[in-house]
Amino acid sequence: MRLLIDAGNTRVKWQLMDGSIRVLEGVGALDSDPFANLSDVGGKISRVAVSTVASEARRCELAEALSCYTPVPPCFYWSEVERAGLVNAYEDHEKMGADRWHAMYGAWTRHRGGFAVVDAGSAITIDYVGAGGKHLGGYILPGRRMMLRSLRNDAARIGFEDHRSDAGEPGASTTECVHHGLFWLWQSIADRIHHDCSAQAIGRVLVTGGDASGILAAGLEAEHLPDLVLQGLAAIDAEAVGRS
Ligand SMILES: Nc1ncnc2c1ncn2[C@@H]1O[C@H](COP(=O)(O)OP(=O)(O)OP(=O)(O)O)[C@@H](O)[C@H]1O
Ligand SMILES: CC(C)(CO)[C@@H](O)C(=O)NCCC(=O)O
Ligand SMILES: [K+]
Repeated sequence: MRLLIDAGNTRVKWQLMDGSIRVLEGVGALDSDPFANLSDVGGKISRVAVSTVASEARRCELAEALSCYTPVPPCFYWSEVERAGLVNAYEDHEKMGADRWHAMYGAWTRHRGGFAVVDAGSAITIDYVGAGGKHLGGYILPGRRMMLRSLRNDAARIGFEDHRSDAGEPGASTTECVHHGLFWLWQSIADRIHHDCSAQAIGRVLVTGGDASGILAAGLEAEHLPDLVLQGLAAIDAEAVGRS
């Protein structure tokens, strides 16, 4: 069986696959033993494929944590210049987060037309791909928790309660101003993505990441694929096996 891992800055998501069947899955912070559910099945793992954007120290910790469950060395996959007609816009492709490349490739294996990929994770990324597979570039923005954390930590008098709001009208308290402001920003992001897509004749938007439902609630018209990064990673790992 194949273990697929998407290690973000906040959480590690994994799926254990038997061919195309998902046998087990898990999510959690690296410090909280996210692989605990693998203890009974570790012996059946024959391949481990990883997409990570965490630090090099965290990457080593991940390999260490995995070694408690399987002796199979993990294969780390990174951003590429090109794959099967999908072409990276970055001059220095190694600088692009592996999750962005793997999400775009996951989208490319599903839709050979143009698309936008929105990953609302610790950071929000937006990437545009034209109909011929050319990556047109993208955006990196702070994610929900990052924005709230910076408001809380970097300003002395912005004290607010935790609560998720799907209201975007002007607020009448600090808590409302912060949470409505976040939703209003997401509405603007959704509008802007729709605008960019029509300007570039891109007909499809795919969304993934822990805050995908929030961006959808703010009006983004998109297909929600929570495991898009893992789908791209799975396709790339299968191609690597096919070649060896
Ligand atoms: N249980 C949870 N723990 C942490 N974040 C959560 C949780 N549920 C939803 N979220 C939201 O998901 C976002 C993090 O998304 P996700 O887990 O996809 O990030 P990630 O893959 O670790 O990040 P990245 O790939 O951007 O580094 C946070 O901004 C937060 O608002
Ligand atoms: C932007 C994030 C954090 C999103 O997970 C990740 O893709 C990353 O660390 N990227 C590196 C910078 C870049 O993609 O240009
Ligand atoms: K991610």
